[in-house]
Amino acid sequence: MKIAVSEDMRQIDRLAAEEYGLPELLLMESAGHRVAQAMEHLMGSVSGKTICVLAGSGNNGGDAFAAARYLSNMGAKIKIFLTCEPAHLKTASSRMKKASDKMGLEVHGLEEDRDWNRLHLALKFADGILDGILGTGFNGELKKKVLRLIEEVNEAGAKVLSIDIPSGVEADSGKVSTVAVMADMTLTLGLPKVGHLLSPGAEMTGQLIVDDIGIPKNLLQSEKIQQSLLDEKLAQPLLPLRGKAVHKGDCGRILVVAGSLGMTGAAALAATSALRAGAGLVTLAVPASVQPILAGQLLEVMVQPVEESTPGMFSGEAALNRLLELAQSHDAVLIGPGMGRAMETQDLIRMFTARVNKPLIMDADAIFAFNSTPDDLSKLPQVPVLTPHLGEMAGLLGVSVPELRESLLPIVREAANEYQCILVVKSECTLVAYPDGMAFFTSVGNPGMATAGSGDVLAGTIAGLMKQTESGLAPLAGVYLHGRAGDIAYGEKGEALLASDIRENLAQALKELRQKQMAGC
Ligand SMILES: NC(=O)C1=CN([C@@H]2O[C@H](COP(=O)(O)OP(=O)(O)OC[C@H]3O[C@@H](n4cnc5c(N)ncnc54)[C@H](O)[C@@H]3O)[C@@H](O)[C@H]2O)[C@@H](O)CC1
Ligand SMILES: [K+]
Repeated sequence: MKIAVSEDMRQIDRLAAEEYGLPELLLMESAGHRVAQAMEHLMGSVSGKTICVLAGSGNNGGDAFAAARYLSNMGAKIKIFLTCEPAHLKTASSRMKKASDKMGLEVHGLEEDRDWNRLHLALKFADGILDGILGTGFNGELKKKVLRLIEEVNEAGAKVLSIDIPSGVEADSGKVSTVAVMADMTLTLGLPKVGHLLSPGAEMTGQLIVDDIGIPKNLLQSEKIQQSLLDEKLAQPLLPLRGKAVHKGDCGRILVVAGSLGMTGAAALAATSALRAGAGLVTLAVPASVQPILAGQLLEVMVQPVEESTPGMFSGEAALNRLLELAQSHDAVLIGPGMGRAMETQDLIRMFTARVNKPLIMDADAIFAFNSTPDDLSKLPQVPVLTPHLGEMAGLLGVSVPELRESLLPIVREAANEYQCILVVKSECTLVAYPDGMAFFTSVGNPGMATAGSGDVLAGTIAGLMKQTESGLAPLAGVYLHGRAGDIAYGEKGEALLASDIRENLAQALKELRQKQMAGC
């Protein structure tokens, strides 16, 4: 399923009218009908119940007027509050208001103290609240009146259904400048919006229901919409089925360059996750002095010692030459987990990545190596996959985490294009962005995955898939499998899950995906 930004929705609206003869009034009517049905679903039954309908000046308010008409027909008692002068309503919304006026539905303004007192009482005794204050047309700082209205809604105890997006949440970013409606349910029109997936918008959304409201599917699936949901349906075809005569070389020989004294766990997790993701053979290259620690605990991984000029860390020219030589006999390379940030190690990472001509995944300390020179990423001989968390991404770009969060999608998209890399940005909703502008938001994962080593498992998972599918698709397949494995682990262990629980459930996640592939669903 595609995910929209507000500009996508404006284009859909325009094309629905121009190419399909579906003017906004018609879609608004359909939206109103579906919203009323969703309200019935949320409240059990609306008959005899009092519903406060809050309408803004834009088309979101028009949807609310249309829904009010349906809800009234269904037997609900309706009280409408409008944030603007009726004369300032947009054309379609004004027509919806006229129909509701003709039905005799109560409409109040929010101008004077007595209006606010009336609202306060109405909200207090309401069984349900319908939020049609602001939709995808909102941005910037909330105007005072709307801010006060949203605060009143959040203080009332009734169930809240938001139309399209909780009012106060920016559709393109999930940003909330001051306050936003805390919805129990959001019925979104046409497509989910980026703001439903990213925090804090994601927390305001409640249960998300997507309704196409009759918008033609060609418009909803248009290639011009550059964001998609990375769900099971999208993930399934990414991993071709294995033939019976497959041998381990076909499944990928993966080199993992990771670890240093005191950080051997990251190396072990990354290497074993690559195997769990189905790689045929994994070599873990580590500084020579830590090799015995890892070789003793990893049965299936070949642990290769690399010469070190400083004990316990990747350093020196001999190490560089050894790593380049090892890379020759492998299909893909993962570099970074647990390598540390010592100057010599960072120099080595930059020299190695500039010379290794294999599909490359860069994680953790390997990303840090490019912090002051991100432009150099575009000069690498490959299109590398980078797997930063928000802090690492902000560090790479020289911005703060709040600045990055505020415009996550455009910033990450631009960086993927400018630095010619595939960015897998880990957050509450992992984002994968490609140099051509395509972006994917994962549909799986949970708060328990915010645990040490989870990132090492993801980097290893993607590495393990590099030969099993096209290397450009491995980040998508890896993010999906990692999230799904995390969800299985969460089901068993809850929030106390460990990174190794995610790794162990990769097998189950992969098995599920394969079974569904074979069943052809
Ligand atoms: N295909 C579509 O995209 C459809 C969209 N529809 C509805 O149309 C909505 C979008 O309509 P609009 O573009 O009219 O936008 P909105 O309904 O979100 O309202 C925009 C209005 O809100 C006010 N506003 C903007 N920023 C504000 C701020 N910071 N503080 C206070 N007020 C502010 C302005 O007066 C502006 O005119 C969607 O969310 C959806 O509910 C539906 O009617 C059906 C089809
Ligand atoms: K809304």
